[in-house]
Amino acid sequence: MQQPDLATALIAGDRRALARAITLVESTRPDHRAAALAVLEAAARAGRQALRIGLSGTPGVGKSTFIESFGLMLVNQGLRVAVLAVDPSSARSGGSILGDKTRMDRLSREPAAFIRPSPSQAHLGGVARRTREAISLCEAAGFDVVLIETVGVGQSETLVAEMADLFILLLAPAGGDELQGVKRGIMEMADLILVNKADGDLKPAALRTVSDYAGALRLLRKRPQDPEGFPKALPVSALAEDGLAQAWAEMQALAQWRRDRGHFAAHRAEQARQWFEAEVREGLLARLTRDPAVRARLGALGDAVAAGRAAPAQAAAEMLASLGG
Ligand SMILES: Nc1nc2c(ncn2[C@@H]2O[C@H](COP(=O)(O)OP(=O)(O)OP(=O)(O)O)[C@@H](O)[C@H]2O)c(=O)[nH]1
Repeated sequence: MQQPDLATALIAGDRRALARAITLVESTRPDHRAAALAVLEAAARAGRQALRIGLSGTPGVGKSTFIESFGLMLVNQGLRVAVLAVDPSSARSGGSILGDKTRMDRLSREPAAFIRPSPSQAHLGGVARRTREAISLCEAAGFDVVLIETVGVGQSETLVAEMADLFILLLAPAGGDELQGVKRGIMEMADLILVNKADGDLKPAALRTVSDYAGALRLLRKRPQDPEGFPKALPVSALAEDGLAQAWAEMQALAQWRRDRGHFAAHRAEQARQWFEAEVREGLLARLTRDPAVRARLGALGDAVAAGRAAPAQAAAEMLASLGG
């Protein structure tokens, strides 16, 4: 398919075209890059917007189950739902977490849903670029909600939170009364904490966990982009499909509040600026390291630093000076 046709099919909502366009933006081949930029440009011209929801949760909390139940609920409401995974570690395990097993089986069979595994790229920068681009392709393809999920290792949570309009933290019921080692920084990023598995025997523990987190969230400074009462903690059961409608109502209420006050658009504008700056930074670095002499010098200075023969700051200054900076 030629690029103009690919873009047209994508904007018409064709899921296969969307999958191909994402493959194109994931490619590192220079000729693919030019084609990818043309498709991204056409996608941006479509001027469509989805609600971008970042979702993080450690393995075992029930992310797949949640996304499936939540996604199906949205699909049943007539919405189109795309799911993108961000898993910077997938390169290490030799493939994507989503690829190895059948996850979200029911959701993946829905014509109004689109599920895309994480690309196997080792570094976070590559995953970040691809995910930003995939989000805008999903929007151009007319998806109403884009769920961006991450296992929350390393910096991937921050990365996802930075790309999303709303950031949701999915937790499991705690055994004791301790907060489950959730870092303060992560809690500060969350708009909604959902404690999953609030069903059967686990329900009392889940409700306790919710109130622990509700208490902890109240201690955080109120953010200007939040109405009274946010961020919130709520119980859900992905398995019993319980509490999902309420969680969705909260997400919509929060998004609407931010839209009405200009926070939503301001946040998107800031994200667009950061995206641009990240592209320039990465492009500059890539251009530099294409030069074999520069690469060699970078390697040599890196070795000197690693061996303790040079101080990092001094070596960096020397490197920049050699570039005329
Ligand atoms: N009781 C109960 N169990 C659940 C619920 N949601 C998920 N589980 C179970 O928790 C386990 C992990 O669920 P997954 O959905 O695979 O969760 P995950 O490990 O976060 O998923 P991935 O990292 O996406 O593979 C499974 O045995 C699920 O059946 C729930 O709402 N209630």
